[in-house]
Amino acid sequence: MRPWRAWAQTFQIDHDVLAEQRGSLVARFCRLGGWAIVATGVVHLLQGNLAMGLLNAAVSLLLLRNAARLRAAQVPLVPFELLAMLLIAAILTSTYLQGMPGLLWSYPMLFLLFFALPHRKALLFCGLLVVPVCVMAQLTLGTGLALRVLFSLAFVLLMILMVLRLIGQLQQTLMQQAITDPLTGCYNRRHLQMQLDTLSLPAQAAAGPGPVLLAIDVDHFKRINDRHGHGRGDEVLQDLVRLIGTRQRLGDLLFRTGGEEFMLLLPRASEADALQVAEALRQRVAASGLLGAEPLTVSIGVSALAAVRDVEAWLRAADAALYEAKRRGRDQVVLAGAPAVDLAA
Ligand SMILES: Nc1nc2c(ncn2[C@@H]2O[C@H](COP(=O)(O)OP(=O)(O)OP(=O)(O)O)[C@@H](O)[C@H]2O)c(=O)[nH]1
Repeated sequence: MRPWRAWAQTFQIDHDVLAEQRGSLVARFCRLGGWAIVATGVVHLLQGNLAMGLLNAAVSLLLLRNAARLRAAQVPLVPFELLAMLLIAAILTSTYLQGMPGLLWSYPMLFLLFFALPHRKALLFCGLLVVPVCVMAQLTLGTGLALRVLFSLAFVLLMILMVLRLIGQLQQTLMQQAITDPLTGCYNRRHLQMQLDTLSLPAQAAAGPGPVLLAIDVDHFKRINDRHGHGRGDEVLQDLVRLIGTRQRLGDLLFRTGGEEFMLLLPRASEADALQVAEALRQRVAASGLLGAEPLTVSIGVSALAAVRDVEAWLRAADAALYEAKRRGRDQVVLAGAPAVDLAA
């Protein structure tokens, strides 16, 4: 990768990293701004400037009311976009009239924009702030100072983008950790639940065959632990996940749902395809020689969503098929609700 591209990526934001916190962030900004303006209003009143004092009082009331409504998860009186436009207009007017004292507010305003608005909108508002502020700085303060203002605003902007990118990366790392089984690296039960929660049954039915669940359980795993130690047991689980990984098609998802229990979700497979996959997997494990001469086998229950009414029933059916496979003597595949058939034959 070219060096400038790597450098540019340091500031690239892939997704709206603060989306979930935005409501509470805007509420806090409004509360902070509201109380700050109360203070400046009091100063105006003490200086005998009644008009400015009343204006400040009205704005602070508006901001505090906005904050209260946002905290109560209600629609704000004034959307933040409109507030941002008013604030930018105030900064520009103040910069035009007073020069530096007004211009200084554009620095916190940049933070406000990028933390309170989605990224693209923030960039747009940032342009609406920075370009005219620099023009006004040039008019009121001269070219030298205007250039300094431009560079320092650009510097602040880059720092904000770096911080937001870092927050995004931390979020992704945490998310990955939250859905990954640390021993085997496959997904965990929480992620299975998240996947199942997003399933829409009518949409699935309309989209064609699938999904199908394979409930996979290592046979006599306790014996493996007892004979070879817990550490070797862990290695067997890791090897098994690698082995399943070599059979997975793009889009298939593997979850570790218990000690030696896994669920393989085949989103676009027919029942017949899934039975073939399960049987091939069973045979592969049996022939893997992962425990040397000692046999290593798995039992697998197969259940298609189309065959049941809801997701809970689907999970229960896959589990029931797995326990049926165990009951029939292990090292075999059982289709939920089907009579015993010798798939290996
Ligand atoms: N090494 C290792 N063992 C685990 C882990 N989690 C659970 N186990 C062990 O897995 C074993 C599961 O035993 P059982 O539920 O009796 O099942 P099984 O011996 O496989 O017997 P069947 O499932 O009936 O074939 C227990 O001994 C657990 O201690 C783990 O992360 N690592």
